[in-house]
Amino acid sequence: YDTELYETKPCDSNACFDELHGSLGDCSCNVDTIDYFNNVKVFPRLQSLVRKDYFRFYKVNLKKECPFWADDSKCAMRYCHIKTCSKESVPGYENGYENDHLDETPVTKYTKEAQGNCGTDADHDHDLGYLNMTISAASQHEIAKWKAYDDALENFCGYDDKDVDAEYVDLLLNPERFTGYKGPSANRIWKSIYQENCFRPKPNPYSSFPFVMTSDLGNMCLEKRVFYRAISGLHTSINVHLCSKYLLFEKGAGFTTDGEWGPNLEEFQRRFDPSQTFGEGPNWLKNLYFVYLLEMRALAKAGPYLEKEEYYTGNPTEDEETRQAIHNLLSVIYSFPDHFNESSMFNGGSQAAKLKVEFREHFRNISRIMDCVGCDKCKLWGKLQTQGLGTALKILFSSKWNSPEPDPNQGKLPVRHKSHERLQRTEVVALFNAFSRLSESIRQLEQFRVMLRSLNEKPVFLTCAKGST
Ligand SMILES: Cc1cc2nc3c(=O)[nH]c(=O)nc-3n(C[C@H](O)[C@H](O)[C@H](O)COP(=O)(O)OP(=O)(O)OC[C@H]3O[C@@H](n4cnc5c(N)ncnc54)[C@H](O)[C@@H]3O)c2cc1C
Repeated sequence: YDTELYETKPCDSNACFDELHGSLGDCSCNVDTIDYFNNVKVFPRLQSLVRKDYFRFYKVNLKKECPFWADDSKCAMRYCHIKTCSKESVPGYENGYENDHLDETPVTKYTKEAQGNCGTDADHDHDLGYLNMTISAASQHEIAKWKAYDDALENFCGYDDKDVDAEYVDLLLNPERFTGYKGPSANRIWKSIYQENCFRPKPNPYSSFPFVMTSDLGNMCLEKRVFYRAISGLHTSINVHLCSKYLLFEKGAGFTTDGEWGPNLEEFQRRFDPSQTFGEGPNWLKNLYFVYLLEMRALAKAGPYLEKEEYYTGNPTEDEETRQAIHNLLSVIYSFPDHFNESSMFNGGSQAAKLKVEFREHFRNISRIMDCVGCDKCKLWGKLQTQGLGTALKILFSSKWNSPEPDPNQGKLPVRHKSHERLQRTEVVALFNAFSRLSESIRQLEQFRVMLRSLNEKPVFLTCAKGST
């Protein structure tokens, strides 16, 4: 570690982690159980799984225009080579859109006026946000075969025409890490995402906007809390990754050509220490564990189905290895003793059914907001992680994925469940990669814990060293 960096900053407590123990809330699970289970059992398996070709190449449309702030798109997309919005490209979701607490229409609520200043040049770093779209000739050849294979299946299921602009991106060439995307531009995205969480506590729904004070979460029903905590957990994960893979030294400043990347404890503390986050930092970290539990439960529920997937890449040896790795990971996930229990949600007749529709609509809007992210690499991972979370929520809450029988097998769906749809390749890839991002974030917390511990011991060591004769 760069010791200089830490010695100059006041960094004298374990406050980020002191409260990160015990019950998670809204489930029977606790933080310490997940820490052990993830770091020892899940993380290593996922790490090797997502390096497999099936999971490494993600098909995504990064060219979709931002549907929300067309009037100042140049400002929001300063460094994004995307044309300005055409009217036709704005999804016509106005019909039937409901919002409990806001009078604004979806179009006006994201305007510049509604949200303050947009970003400046300093909000983006062109180099750091650069997305490497390189795919080797050999991979291109293989991927052409996947398309033919998927098209045949998707024709059967109904192909999503909106994806005609989608391209494969090599995720290993574009690791999620610090990009320098910040300031009003990035804040506006988060603000808009939390605005979609229009399920806000009463009274004073916006007193701590964009976040909800944990003390107010109890004033919201379980479903609304789950929605908020899932988004907050995703936000935590993204920010933990940028702290953990931070640009410590610019390229050219040292001995490497790519710059020096590593954990930045000071940045981590700024984002999660209770003294700098109105006491909320540790709760935001807990939300990371919470969203991890949600996605893990979705994997367990859809496990029998996922075990039957082909994981087709055209290479029989690789495909068999992938199926084995999936089988192995899922058997570990099945063994988790405290899975999230989604059956306690949306049980309340017509009100609950209405809430479920709202839940889905608001989540869809969040995935649309991702098209407004002003840094390509952030957009890639933002889209992947929202698609992964959306797929998990679909598995957990869509009636098409509910077993008609009451839970005979720990809530796992039967392999040949009649009603559920087939998941598309991008959904499966996003689901496992999104879970892998959360898993890695939890693993990275361990690294910050160790750094803080050794830092707390350091002054004693330094005093002795300096004072000794
Ligand atoms: C979709 C997306 C992807 C991104 N990907 C990257 C990336 O890959 N690399 C990179 O370097 N940057 C990325 N960013 C930017 C990054 O997330 C921050 O927005 C940026 O670093 C500025 O941080 P900030 O301190 O202003 O607070 P932000 O993270 O922008 O948060 C805004 C406000 O939200 C509240 N808040 C913070 N965390 C939480 C939480 N967990 N739960 C609830 N409320 C919270 C706080 O009040 C905070 O002031 C991404 C942003 C978005 C929107």
